[in-house]
Amino acid sequence: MAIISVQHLVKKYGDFTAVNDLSFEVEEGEVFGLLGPNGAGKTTTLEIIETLREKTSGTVIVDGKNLDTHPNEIKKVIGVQLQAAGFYPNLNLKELIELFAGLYNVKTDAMTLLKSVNLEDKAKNKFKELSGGQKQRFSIATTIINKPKIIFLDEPTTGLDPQARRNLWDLIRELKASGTTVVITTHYMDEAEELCDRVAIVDTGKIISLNTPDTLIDNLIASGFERKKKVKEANLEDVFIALTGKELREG
Ligand SMILES: Nc1ncnc2c1ncn2[C@@H]1O[C@H](COP(=O)(O)OP(=O)(O)OP(=O)(O)O)[C@@H](O)[C@H]1O
Repeated sequence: MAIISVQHLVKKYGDFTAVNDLSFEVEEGEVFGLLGPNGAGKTTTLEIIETLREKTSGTVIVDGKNLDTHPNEIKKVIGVQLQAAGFYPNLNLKELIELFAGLYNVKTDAMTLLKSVNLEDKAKNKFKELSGGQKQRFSIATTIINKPKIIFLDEPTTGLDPQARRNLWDLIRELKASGTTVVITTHYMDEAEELCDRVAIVDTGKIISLNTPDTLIDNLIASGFERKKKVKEANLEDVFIALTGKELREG
């Protein structure tokens, strides 16, 4: 069953059309990827679904609720990554989680939540004292405070080292295993291949292809595509991980 349905979505900024008649559905429980070059319209699309940006036209239904008539109902079932600016500088991680839980009006065990993102040792630290990977993990923790049905992750692993990236992949897989639907944008194709059940490839505000990563690759090969260079059984990232291990470095 589709938990998100986007039909004929259009977003114009003045004369410029950033999202151009976009339609897609996200199935309940899947990890759905929006892939595309810079400026393709991914963040704009996500933020419209998240009720954070006005659309120009089109229909968006989330968990059976229409964005035009029930935006507040939609807010209750989604988890959105907060920007660093939302993290009060004088509070530590545990206090921040308790604050957000209070704002959502839900009860949460802050330490259990911090443990689920490997940050229990940093409970007394401030957000600004965290490394890049830790900041990303904390920001994902804030998206799950209200136990949402759907979480939206906009480029969650940008700027992370391979260890921290893999650690975040595990976290996203755990969220999926617990039944959460995940919508993710990324510029890393290996990440999309690894995590996403289906991906939509977006270019200049339009979806140019939508399918499972496997099917997209098979279709390309069936069209006669051949790599210029034979691919080796491992890549440089495998070398890096084999040499430096899987342990997180930012302890
Ligand atoms: N507030 C705004 N006013 C005017 N134009 C905007 C605004 N926000 C985004 N745009 C434009 O809309 C287009 C789509 O932007 P968007 O941020 O959605 O792209 P994106 O696919 O998320 O890109 P990236 O991969 O670089 O994050 C871009 O050309 C951008 O310059």
